[in-house]
Amino acid sequence: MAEPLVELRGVCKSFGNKHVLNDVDLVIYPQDALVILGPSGTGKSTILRIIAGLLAPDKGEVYVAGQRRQGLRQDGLCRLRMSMVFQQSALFDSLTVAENVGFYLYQHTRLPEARIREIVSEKLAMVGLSGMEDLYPAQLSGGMRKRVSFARAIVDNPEDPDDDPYLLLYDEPTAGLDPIASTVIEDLIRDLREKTGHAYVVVTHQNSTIERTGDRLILLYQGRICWQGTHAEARTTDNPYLRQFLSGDVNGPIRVIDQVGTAAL
Ligand SMILES: Nc1ncnc2c1ncn2[C@@H]1O[C@H](COP(=O)(O)OP(=O)(O)OP(=O)(O)O)[C@@H](O)[C@H]1O
Repeated sequence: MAEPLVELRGVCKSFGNKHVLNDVDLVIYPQDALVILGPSGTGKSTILRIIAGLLAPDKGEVYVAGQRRQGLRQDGLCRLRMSMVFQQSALFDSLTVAENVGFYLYQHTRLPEARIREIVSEKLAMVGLSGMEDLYPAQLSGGMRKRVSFARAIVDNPEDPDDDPYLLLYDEPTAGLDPIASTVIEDLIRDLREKTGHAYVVVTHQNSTIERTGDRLILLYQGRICWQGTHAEARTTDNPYLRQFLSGDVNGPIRVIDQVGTAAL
């Protein structure tokens, strides 16, 4: 089997006295299309941030391209490129679409302006936003802003001799989008993988996104992995957590949170 891109071993994370992740083991392989699903507040984004190296675990180990990561991510020290697409797109409002997408190249390379514009236009074309270079984020719909953030995530320096594999991390990529805009984004996640061959991890609790973007599924509940498998296995499993989560039933082992935030009995 191929060397894992990322491996978490026995990862635990708490915020204050709240235990968010409990002894999580997780492996991400090259070309994985992995979806981490689970109810709100169960630690999905926290896992993604630990994979990205934006948060360090309290306990446990993180291996990236076979090397143990100490502390947080340090760019340039690792053979695996990773980009995170944040839930709120995280664009700079005062910069144009082109400046947002090309931000990394403007900051970290000596490529001439014209070359950066060319790369940016190529990435915008890949996400279906040709001709939007000079608009500002406020002039775009939520779905378009999402696509700009995808274009930014896949920007790389073509003159860098390193041809490392890379991993895209999507945090709730379809949150707040209508069903049609969600489909466009889900198709795009697949399509970008076809074009670039990268692996990805999607964190979501939306059924269509689980269905359309995941080859491998992991169910997280209260900071633990309760189930993992394929769609075919999900359809026939008798795991009570997964069955309840996918059916949306209020009865089952997943505790339902009521409107004032306390667990219903
Ligand atoms: N920086 C932080 N400081 C304190 N608490 C945090 C922090 N980040 C996350 N938490 C808490 O950790 C728990 C898990 O959060 P996380 O965002 O990982 O869940 P999630 O499964 O991604 O939820 P959602 O689907 O609603 O985005 C939540 O109770 C959250 O309030």
